[in-house]
Amino acid sequence: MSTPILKVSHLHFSYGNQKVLDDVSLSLEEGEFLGIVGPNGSGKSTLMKIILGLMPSQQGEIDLFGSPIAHFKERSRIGYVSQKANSFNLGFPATVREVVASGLAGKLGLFRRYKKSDWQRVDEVIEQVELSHLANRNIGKLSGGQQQRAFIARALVGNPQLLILDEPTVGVDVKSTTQFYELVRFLHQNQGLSVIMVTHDIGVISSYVDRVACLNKRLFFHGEASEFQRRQKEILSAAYDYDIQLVEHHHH
Ligand SMILES: Nc1ncnc2c1ncn2[C@@H]1O[C@H](COP(=O)(O)OP(=O)(O)OP(=O)(O)O)[C@@H](O)[C@H]1O
Repeated sequence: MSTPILKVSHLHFSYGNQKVLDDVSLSLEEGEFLGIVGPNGSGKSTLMKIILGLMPSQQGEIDLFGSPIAHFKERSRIGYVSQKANSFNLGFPATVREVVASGLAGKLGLFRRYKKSDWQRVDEVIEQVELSHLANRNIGKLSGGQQQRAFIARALVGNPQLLILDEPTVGVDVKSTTQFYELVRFLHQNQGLSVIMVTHDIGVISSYVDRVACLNKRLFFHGEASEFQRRQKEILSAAYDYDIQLVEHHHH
């Protein structure tokens, strides 16, 4: 088997004395679509932030594209749409085109100017997410679903190999959510993009992803989507009851 794109081994993380990640190990193969589910506050965003290098890991190992995270410098190989993207400051006076172009800033460096080919790439991804007709509109004047597609375009503009989506469909209606999943599936299947998507849509997730990880501080499941679907009830009740057990322990 080839080197996984991401390998997390025995990761632990605490905020102060609150343990949020407990001995988490998982991997992502090239071209794989992984869905991460788990209750509120189960450490999903924390795990994503550590993988993205936005927060230092405390204990355990992370390899990205075969390099230890401390030595990994090619940030542009990873595209990220954060949970906060949909609470983006809607008063911010930027058009869809400008927001998408900002996704190239890291790759180009602060003082390099955009070339014609950069703007061509910007327009190409805008077309891919079907927002060409709104390219010059202020981002604040788009629907939630359209904004999500603009943020995915911003994440894609630098041609990443790995796309990380943290609850991309929160506050977006069912029709737009389905459209969003279809877009991610298209990128995954037709462009070979590796994807990690954190989501609360447990019901639909297993029909889109290859593998599922179920997290509540520790991993309760990491395996094929079909197996997750088959054992869903058992896995989820174990993961979602974990907090209750913890509370009871504290009580004694
Ligand atoms: N910066 C922080 N400082 C202290 N505690 C934090 C911080 N960020 C998150 N937490 C806490 O750590 C726990 C895990 O949070 P995290 O955001 O990783 O969970 P999550 O699974 O993404 O939750 P949700 O599904 O609600 O978004 C929560 O109890 C949260 O309150």
